[in-house]
Amino acid sequence: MTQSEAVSREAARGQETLLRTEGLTLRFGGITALREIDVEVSVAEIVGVIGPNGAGKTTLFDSIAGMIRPSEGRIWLDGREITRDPAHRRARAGIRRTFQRQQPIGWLSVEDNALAALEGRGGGGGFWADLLGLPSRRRIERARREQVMGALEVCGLVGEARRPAAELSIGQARRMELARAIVDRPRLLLLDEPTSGLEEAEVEIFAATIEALRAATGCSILLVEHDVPFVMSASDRVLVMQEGRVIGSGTPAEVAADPVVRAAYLGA
Ligand SMILES: Nc1ncnc2c1ncn2[C@@H]1O[C@H](COP(=O)(O)OP(=O)(O)OP(=O)(O)O)[C@@H](O)[C@H]1O
Repeated sequence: MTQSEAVSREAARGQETLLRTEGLTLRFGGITALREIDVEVSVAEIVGVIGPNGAGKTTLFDSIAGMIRPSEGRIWLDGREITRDPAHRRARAGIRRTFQRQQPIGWLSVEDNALAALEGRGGGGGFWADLLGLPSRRRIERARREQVMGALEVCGLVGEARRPAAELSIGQARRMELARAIVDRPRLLLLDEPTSGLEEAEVEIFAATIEALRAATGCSILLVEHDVPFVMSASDRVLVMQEGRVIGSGTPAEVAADPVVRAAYLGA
């Protein structure tokens, strides 16, 4: 990234809206999991979502990623309405999500695990190019390897590239999952409890990694987490959910001082 790109990204941050939801409501039979949720995420912004169990955080993610359709409300990505788009079309538009439970391919190297995440995009040149190892195929292969190494670099895993994924520590494995999610440069990344089960030192590394990711790519990040100190330190803005509603939002300092949030969630 050049300095002028970094400057313009900084200027865009907090101004240009990437994701917007309006009146998002979702019912599962008699349960209302989301109630009129209005969310905005700017370009290169990190937004944390916290709230007690059952607050609707995962349901919010699922409806943004397109896994479930909202009962009411609308969603826009970069000004284009995506409310009715299926998950694969939203993925193509640049939305990626990680899951609480991950499934790396243990016997493949870290590099190949990340490469496998790109496979769905096709090798280029089609079957015959693959079979004959045509120059076009080899060029594309090289470009993809470079893309993978870029993702591993952001995630601090270049030194582990050749190791089987099964040998990684839990913190490294979590960052490999992140590398798989960012390898084709998403615009909006939805991270579902990325630090659960990690030790404090690994949580700090993970926080530094997503900061590096945002700085290097301008990616926006929406983050669901139970680890409140991590969310408070990693996020530009925090949304607090309870019973399907957003009951508070603002900078981490504003949220921490909000009496409604303190009474409802932070236990103060
Ligand atoms: N597929 C479903 N069918 C019926 N009810 C559901 C379904 N998914 C979620 N719910 C309900 O919707 C509400 C919100 O659940 P959700 O999983 O989004 O909460 P959460 O904030 O992510 O909780 P947690 O922190 O425990 O993951 C809960 O009452 C839950 O029981």
